[in-house]
Amino acid sequence: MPAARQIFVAVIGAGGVGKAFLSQLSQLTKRLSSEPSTPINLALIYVARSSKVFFNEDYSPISISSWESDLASSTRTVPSPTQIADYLSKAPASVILVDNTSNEDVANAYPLFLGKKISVVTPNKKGFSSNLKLWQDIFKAASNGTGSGGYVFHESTVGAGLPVLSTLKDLIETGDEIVKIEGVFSGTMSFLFNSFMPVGGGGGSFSAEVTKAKELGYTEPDPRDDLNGLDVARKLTILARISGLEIESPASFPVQSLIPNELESCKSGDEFMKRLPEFDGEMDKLKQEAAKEGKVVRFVGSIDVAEKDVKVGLEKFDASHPIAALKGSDNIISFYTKRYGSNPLIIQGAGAGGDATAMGVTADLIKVLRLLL
Ligand SMILES: NC(=O)C1=CN([C@@H]2O[C@H](COP(=O)(O)OP(=O)(O)OC[C@H]3O[C@@H](n4cnc5c(N)ncnc54)[C@H](OP(=O)(O)O)[C@@H]3O)[C@@H](O)[C@H]2O)C=CC1
Ligand SMILES: N[C@@H](CC=O)C(=O)O
Ligand code: NA
Repeated sequence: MPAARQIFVAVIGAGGVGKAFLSQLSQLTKRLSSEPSTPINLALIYVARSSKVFFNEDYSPISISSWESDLASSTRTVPSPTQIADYLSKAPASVILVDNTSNEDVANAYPLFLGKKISVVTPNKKGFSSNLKLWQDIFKAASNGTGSGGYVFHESTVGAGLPVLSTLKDLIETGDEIVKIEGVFSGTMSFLFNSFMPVGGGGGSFSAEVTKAKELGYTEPDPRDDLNGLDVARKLTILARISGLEIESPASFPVQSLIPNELESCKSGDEFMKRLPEFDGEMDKLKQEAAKEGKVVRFVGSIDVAEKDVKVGLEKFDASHPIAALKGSDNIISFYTKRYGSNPLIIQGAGAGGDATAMGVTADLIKVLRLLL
């Protein structure tokens, strides 16, 4: 039996996606330790939430079955991203950092982590959809970019675990030309409109569906980041950049917000959620207007690569349209390319939720393992 190869995993963020990831990591660790050809000793060495962190100075592993209680009872001060990078870079084995937060400071530090040979896998969109320089710095540092640092993968930043980014990269790397990408890119928006305005009529109040989407773990930590269209704009920024468009930021193209003007000034997500029912009447009006034309409304996005045109917002669809027929949190993403002609390559399925998102993160971790071995 060959000697086992040691790889360390550091996890920042243990909310809906983070917890599901840690559970998948536990399964993966067991499976890899008994691989006959190349056993891998995958060890969790760092776990953090926003105000709690647990790790051992000597890099001894954290038990995957007791991380939650270890973290809860820890009295350590939460280190800055620079301190985390310093700690991880001195580890006596390769480290994969899994960022399950939506934190901007952690994302801004990806070039630093990668430059120190720490690989990064993440569903956090901030690093890939904020200013263009951050995107460029990440791929200048990464070994799967033009650099020589760690590896970076972020499949779950678009379409949760659905193979959206890997498919787009495969199309491009095999010489296809991307003409247009369009569809439903938000699990939250899909769920909201599928349940508030189902084909055939009916549906609950809009604000009640927003509460449900939050409870189901589909929304961003602050649901206003979904309702203002920014989450979809971030995803389209990522897809457009991979397709070769130098999009400066998600504010570079038109994005329709569903936040009522009167609620723009809400100081917290909680205050916003409390006042949202006041505006259910406006959403009902939208539903009735569409119904008069025999249509439903859905929140969609598109990238016309040749025209360099990106847009995000509401559109009406006939009941027979595949976008109108989506269920639950499903995303649908159509790639129109030169090779596929007028029949696009279509990816469809759950676009949000802890398990579905963590699956993409765990699959990315496996990709890094293959590259490290
Ligand atoms: N939920 C989904 O369906 C999908 C989510 N994503 C992305 O996955 C990421 C996580 O989403 P989700 O799990 O739903 O969000 P949650 O709000 O459930 O979890 C976020 C976690 O990050 C922690 N956190 C925040 N800031 C920091 C920080 N500076 N240092 C350490 N930990 C921090 C929070 O700590 P605390 O527990 O203390 O609050 C929490 O544990 C987001 O970037 C989201 O956009 C992507 C695709 C789908
Ligand atoms: N809030 C997002 C989560 C996945 O990216 C969504 O609803 O799609
Ligand atoms: Na994906």
